[in-house]
Amino acid sequence: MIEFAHVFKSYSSEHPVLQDVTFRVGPGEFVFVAGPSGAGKSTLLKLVAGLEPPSKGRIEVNGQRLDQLTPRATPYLRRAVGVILQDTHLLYDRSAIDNVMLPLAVAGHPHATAASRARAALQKVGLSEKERANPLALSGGEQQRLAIARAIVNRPALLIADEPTANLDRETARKVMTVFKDFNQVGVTTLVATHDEDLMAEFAHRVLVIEPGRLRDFPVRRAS
Ligand SMILES: Nc1ncnc2c1ncn2[C@@H]1O[C@H](COP(=O)(O)OP(=O)(O)OP(=O)(O)O)[C@@H](O)[C@H]1O
Repeated sequence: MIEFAHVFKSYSSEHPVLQDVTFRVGPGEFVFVAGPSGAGKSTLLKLVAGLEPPSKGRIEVNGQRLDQLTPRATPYLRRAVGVILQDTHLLYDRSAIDNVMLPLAVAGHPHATAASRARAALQKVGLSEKERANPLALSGGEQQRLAIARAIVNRPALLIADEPTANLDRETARKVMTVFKDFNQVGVTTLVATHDEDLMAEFAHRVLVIEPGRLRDFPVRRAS
């Protein structure tokens, strides 16, 4: 599903952020990406999403070599990968359901189909009651769940999220993480960047730890 082979990433001529990173995530896995602040977690997720190019190395996502992606194939990759970035990029002049319908409108679905799929997505994240609400009227946890609904509405094979529980209290963070677990349990490969040790300890997981200069891979640990 995701394969990195000897990937390097620098933003400038300075020290590379990622150096010789090699790993593989198989279909249906749930993987945390951890590491200290500034280690390159967001960078790694952006490379997976095709939002940043690698400086060197090979990246394959959902059977596609990202460096060989043709303009025609790009929209298919975009739909196969649901992305939730640190800034959720919700549109605050639209309702919750309009936010979720947007990727479907972009993909050319008729309004009625988009509305019913958006409703199903809102239901999956527990926001059915809030479909007409403005995102600004939602709590932090609800906004995260809305961003998840928008990311999964195109039924992606892979879901990636950058610190989706930052700034949330413990109980809300657990609820948001449970939403990811639920999608993972129906087969969606899930990659979540976090530095929340408690959440990593609670949810069964494999952890990729990015440290300056290397990547450590901890296989699945069961929550005790
Ligand atoms: N667009 C950019 N241009 C230049 N440098 C960047 C850019 N994005 C990130 N960096 C630098 O790359 C390094 C890694 O940043 P990144 O955001 O990937 O780390 P992170 O592990 O996600 O950090 P945090 O946990 O604080 O979010 C940092 O030194 C950062 O300043």
